[in-house]
Amino acid sequence: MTTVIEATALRKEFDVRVRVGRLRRQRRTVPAVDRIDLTVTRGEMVGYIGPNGAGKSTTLKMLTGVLTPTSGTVRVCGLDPVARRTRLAMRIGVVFGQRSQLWWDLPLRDSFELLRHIYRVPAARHAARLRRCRSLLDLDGFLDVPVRQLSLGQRMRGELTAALLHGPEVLFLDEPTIGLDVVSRQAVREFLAELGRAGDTTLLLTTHDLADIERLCRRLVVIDHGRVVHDGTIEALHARYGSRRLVVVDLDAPSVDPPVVPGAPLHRVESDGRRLVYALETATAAELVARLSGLTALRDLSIVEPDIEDVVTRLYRTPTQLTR
Ligand SMILES: Nc1ncnc2c1ncn2[C@@H]1O[C@H](COP(=O)(O)OP(=O)(O)OP(=O)(O)O)[C@@H](O)[C@H]1O
Repeated sequence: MTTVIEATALRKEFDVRVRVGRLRRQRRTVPAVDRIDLTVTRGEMVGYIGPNGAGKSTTLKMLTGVLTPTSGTVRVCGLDPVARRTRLAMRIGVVFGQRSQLWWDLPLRDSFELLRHIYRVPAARHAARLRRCRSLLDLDGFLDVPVRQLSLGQRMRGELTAALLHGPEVLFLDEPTIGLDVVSRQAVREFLAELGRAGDTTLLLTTHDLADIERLCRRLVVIDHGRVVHDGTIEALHARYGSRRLVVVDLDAPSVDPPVVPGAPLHRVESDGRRLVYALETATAAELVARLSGLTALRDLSIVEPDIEDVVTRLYRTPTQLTR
């Protein structure tokens, strides 16, 4: 298997000024990425997730040559991303949700044409790739609209196309579905899934939408405070951290003070207290229901199988306890 991304003890520090006392500010060095090891082979689809400020974007910036690492080594397609940034640009595609690679005042179609010249893509190959993106991402309705007039979802579909027209081996996507409506999000997901099925593009994807990950990635890398806290399949994540089934209980009357059930912590309260969701840890569903029905009138109940959101939320909240 060909290694496409290889990072060893990758670290990035930032100098920040922090407030001490009421008026004074002090310079402090904080590690945004703290000795990350990451190896990705050709064709892998990797979800790279973590809470706000975990270091995801900083990692992606180092992998794409935007930021110089403080220490450690990194190779993408065998190249040092900073030293060989231009050369690497021909082999990777990048979409950073906040930044655009399109020409704001030009119609989308013209941006694609300019990119063809910049990347020196043969006309026939460019046309074939564009045709595929047009159909899979449904671009035809807005190809002639200036980029600044596009909706976020339309622009993101344009960005993805722009990142793919030169046929990159690796795709780095930072929050590609953020803020998109259901239809656009679905189009982007379907498109990436199709890319994954073809098997020759490697994908590193950061997202806060775990449904993206479940749909697209077999492998999940979770970082927190700049460190990798999980690297493996989604199934391994469930197995390692103990997935919990949830019991959703609907009550006749709202509960102001939800009953405490040993072995089944209250997960959340919905519908102004009319719906309680408990997580089964050591208690069984039967025990939970027996206990609740002795305390309050139940209208309905259902059991929800473990979901990745629950595991990841707990992982973010207490990484050290969970990894112990
Ligand atoms: N240019 C910078 N100067 C100083 N600190 C920075 C800089 N860029 C990032 N940081 C800090 O580094 C840490 C990691 O930031 P990063 O943007 O990589 O996180 P993230 O995981 O992408 O977060 P989010 O999910 O919110 O986008 C944060 O504490 C952030 O404040």
